[in-house]
Amino acid sequence: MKTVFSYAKPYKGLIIIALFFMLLELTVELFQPLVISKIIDDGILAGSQERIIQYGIVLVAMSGIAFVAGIINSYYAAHVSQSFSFDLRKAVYGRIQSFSLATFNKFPASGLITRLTSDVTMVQQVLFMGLRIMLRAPLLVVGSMVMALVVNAKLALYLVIVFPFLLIFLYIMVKKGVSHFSFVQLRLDRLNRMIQENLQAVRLIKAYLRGKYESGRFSEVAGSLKMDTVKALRVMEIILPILLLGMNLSLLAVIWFGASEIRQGGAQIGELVAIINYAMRMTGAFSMFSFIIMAYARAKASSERIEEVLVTDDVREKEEAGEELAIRRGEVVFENVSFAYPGAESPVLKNISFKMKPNEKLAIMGATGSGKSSLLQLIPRFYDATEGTVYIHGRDVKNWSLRALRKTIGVVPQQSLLFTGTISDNLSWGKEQAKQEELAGAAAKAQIHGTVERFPKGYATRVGQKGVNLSGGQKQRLSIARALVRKPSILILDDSTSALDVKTEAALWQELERENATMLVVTQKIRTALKADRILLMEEGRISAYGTHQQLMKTSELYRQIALSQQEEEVDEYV
Ligand SMILES: Nc1ncnc2c1ncn2[C@@H]1O[C@H](COP(=O)(O)OP(=O)(O)OP(=O)(O)O)[C@@H](O)[C@H]1O
Repeated sequence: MKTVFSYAKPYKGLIIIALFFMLLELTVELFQPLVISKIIDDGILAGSQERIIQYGIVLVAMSGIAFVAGIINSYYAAHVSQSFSFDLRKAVYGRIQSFSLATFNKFPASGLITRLTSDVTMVQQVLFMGLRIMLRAPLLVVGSMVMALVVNAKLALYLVIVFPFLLIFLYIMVKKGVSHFSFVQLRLDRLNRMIQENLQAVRLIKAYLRGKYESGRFSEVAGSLKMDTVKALRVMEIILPILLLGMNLSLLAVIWFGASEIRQGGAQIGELVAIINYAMRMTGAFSMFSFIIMAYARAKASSERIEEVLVTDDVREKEEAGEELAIRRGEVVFENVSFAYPGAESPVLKNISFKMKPNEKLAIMGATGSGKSSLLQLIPRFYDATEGTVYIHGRDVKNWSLRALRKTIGVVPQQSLLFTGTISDNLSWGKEQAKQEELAGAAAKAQIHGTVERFPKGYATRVGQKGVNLSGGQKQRLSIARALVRKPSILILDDSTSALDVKTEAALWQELERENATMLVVTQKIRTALKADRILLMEEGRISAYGTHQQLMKTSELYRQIALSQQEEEVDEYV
């Protein structure tokens, strides 16, 4: 919990103010029974009207002070806890953004969402309670006990006796609570993961008529969350009755022995009333304990999960400022590169070597799963090669700061991802200060400008979640335009033109050929590969062939087969 609560440090001053007013409220509250006992003993029983009025005024003034102190304490507790949760959430989010893909893969997205939302809220609530009642409750118990001892030590002893037993009981319950609630948060992760998956696959679920099946699965996962939460709450539910039983038994003892003490002259009625009053306050504070323990147990489990993200051992990105002056030459060189995904046993890339000059266009072909996307991921350093070296702009890729490196690279992934917002927002996503003409220019190159202009709202058209209101081909072209806006010196297209018709693709290629950028293009089509300077054919993680179309037709049996099969397909299309 230490790392998490270190985010409360900037609010030390405000925390002290909140605690001061909490202590003030508490002190006043502790003296109230004493004043009441004085009203009874020195006022009512002694028949002094004057004393009754004097102590009455003191009592009213004390209530006023407690009221104001309580409000000020609440104000600061709310302010501090909200600011703390804002900072913590920002820190966790920032940390997630800096994760390498390898670390990112270790945490399921749903788990990260739960950490950012419900886990942070849980910790924030506990800080609020900490400043409001968490400290106050134990202090009220201890303070009431001390005051009871001051009023009449003999009678107060009956309250003190139960104390150690209740403490041991509370300790055991906290331990149990923490382990139960960690489990509940895991269940919540699972539920979030499922909801996320289902919402993403909503079309598929409808097409395959799996709605009922998925609802059943949802009920099962939500049901196990309910069962585990009930189990955890059941542990917590026995705390209050047991605490109250202990306190009420000792209260009974106080009244029983108090009555005989009064008869024998060892105590006054007012003293007994005061001690009963303190006992009631202790009981009230104890009843808060079950609530506090539950919140603490949940917050402890939550803070451990948040800390997992904050302290994850990950390669920190180099962000040194000098690297901004990166030379954008555009060379891409792979030298004996092998790569295995973290945790995987066998490499998916084996001994890859090739050299690309600035502005060269390379088509990468190969069967599905042959390692094309994996190879491309090493260029912007989404992953690092396990063996060998990747050189970009003439320097080992590991020696560039990620920021400088990625600024020079445009990536269009296999799945075109757009964000909610306007088309302009999406296009300027990689270069916020881009002017409208730049956006339109890039869109024109990507063969989408005309389409956008025909939308009633043009570039101000809103894109639905993940681009639901756009066709597959439109999304692909917008993703390409987004990459072009950045004027990258290296452009990576991972099968990003698959949804385009022949004419549009040809026009796009004409534009891309003119681009001042080194290009790596994954494609399945010989027609597209023919436009490149060279072709790299992958087979099971190795380079099977590398050269121009003419060279490959002569040297690679596999390439010849692909070329022939596609020629036949094209002829078939027109028969
Ligand atoms: N994140 C990952 N973790 C572990 N293994 C992975 C991961 N991504 C891909 N792989 C594995 O790496 C191998 C190569 O995958 P890759 O995506 O590079 O192939 P590809 O040639 O691009 O395929 P496709 O044409 O289908 O996109 C596959 O066997 C795949 O199972």
